Amino acid sequence: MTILIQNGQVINPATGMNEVADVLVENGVVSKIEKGIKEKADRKINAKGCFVMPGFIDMHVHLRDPGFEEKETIETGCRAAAHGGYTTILAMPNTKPVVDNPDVVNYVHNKAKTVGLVNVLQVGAVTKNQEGKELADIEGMVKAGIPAISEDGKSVMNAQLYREAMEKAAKLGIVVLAHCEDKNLVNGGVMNEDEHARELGLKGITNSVEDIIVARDIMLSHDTGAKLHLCHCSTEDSVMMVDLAKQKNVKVTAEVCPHHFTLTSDDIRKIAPEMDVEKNVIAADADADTNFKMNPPLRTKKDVEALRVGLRDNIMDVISTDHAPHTFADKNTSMKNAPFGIVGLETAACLTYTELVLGGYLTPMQMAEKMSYNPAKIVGLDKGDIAPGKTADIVIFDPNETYKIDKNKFASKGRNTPFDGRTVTGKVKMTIVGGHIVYEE
Ligand SMILES: NC(=O)N[C@@H](CC(=O)O)C(=O)O
Ligand SMILES: [Zn+2]
Repeated sequence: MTILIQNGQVINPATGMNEVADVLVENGVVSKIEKGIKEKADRKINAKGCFVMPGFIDMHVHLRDPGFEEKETIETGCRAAAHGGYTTILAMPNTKPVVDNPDVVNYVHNKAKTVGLVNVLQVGAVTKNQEGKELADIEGMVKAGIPAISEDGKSVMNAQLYREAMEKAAKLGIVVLAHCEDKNLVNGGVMNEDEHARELGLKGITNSVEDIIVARDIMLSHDTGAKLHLCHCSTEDSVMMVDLAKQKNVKVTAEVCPHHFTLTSDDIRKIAPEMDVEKNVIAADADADTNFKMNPPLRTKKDVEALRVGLRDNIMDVISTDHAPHTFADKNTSMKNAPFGIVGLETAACLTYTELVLGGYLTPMQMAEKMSYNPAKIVGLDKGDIAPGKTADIVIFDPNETYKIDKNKFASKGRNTPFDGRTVTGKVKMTIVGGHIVYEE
């Protein structure tokens, strides 16, 4: 099948291209980018006024399969990804069983191939069963195709063990995706430690819960030479430390999630409106809207501004979603008892465009860098580039459309978003993976 995408604004960081042109896709590959391509095609797409960018790459997704298929499956997660403009996603290993050996890696990769929507790359756990005691079969999982290891959901609190994992990662040429959270310092906290937490009568999580492990992991990367990528950074001082580490040539990169650059802890509502109105089954112990509960928590205005400036100044490299679906039943309880996490695959592009591009922090080119080109470079993938000869993983994004986010339109099983009903600008119109249209509005 040949596809001709006409008159879109082609934005491709790898080549610096940013101009109106046609894109011809043949046999799964971009064969030509020029003005006024005359070739016949099976499908012609009018992309006038739209951005044509390399398909987004999400370095942080929880697909929940195996083990938590009531929250998400590989199929619904991949549909959500395609709907969000993603062509490649990295799946975190905190499933049941934990992805700590090649068999589970193969299970996910095979299932994702059968689903056949977006590219799924499984990430391997750092320790067996994520228990923090003994290293997982990292070599075996690398042979099975993992591009990275991560203990996401928690930190490996034993620094010596983590150092050994980093030495292995450095030797094997894979990246370490670090969830930074000092387990003991959390001390039962459920939201940011601030005035609003005191008003709600909820236990707080300090910035140092994150910052202490960010500092430690940077030191370990410095000592071992391992490639370290800091997941879901939420604090002002994380940005400062990434900046310092880069100045010292430590191999560190960092990501920010849309909720952390969009919302503050003050946005946490007393109660989710739909829990009253739609379902009329509000939990007896509900004390605040648990769709605002995620890890790390929403921080203060000062942190949000530091994250935005960090992205603008290219200290922060990546925008990832930390897509963390949970069921309504999981979330319909108190802040203390609800699990951490919100969905993100289907709201990341519009929030990035609205908050950061229209907000004056990022150019559209930087948006493409942080959502596609940089993730590809960090993970070491021959992706994130739509120059002629490259695989046709493409997103067509309309930056003109303004609408309200509607969680009922999500392809994900998860509806746990704090953004339902929020007005945003920018919509994914089409997602193409390897020359196949996997989502079309
Ligand atoms: N971010 C979250 O709040 N939750 C994630 C785990 C994680 O990414 O740390 C999850 O698996 O639910
Ligand atoms: Zn995490």
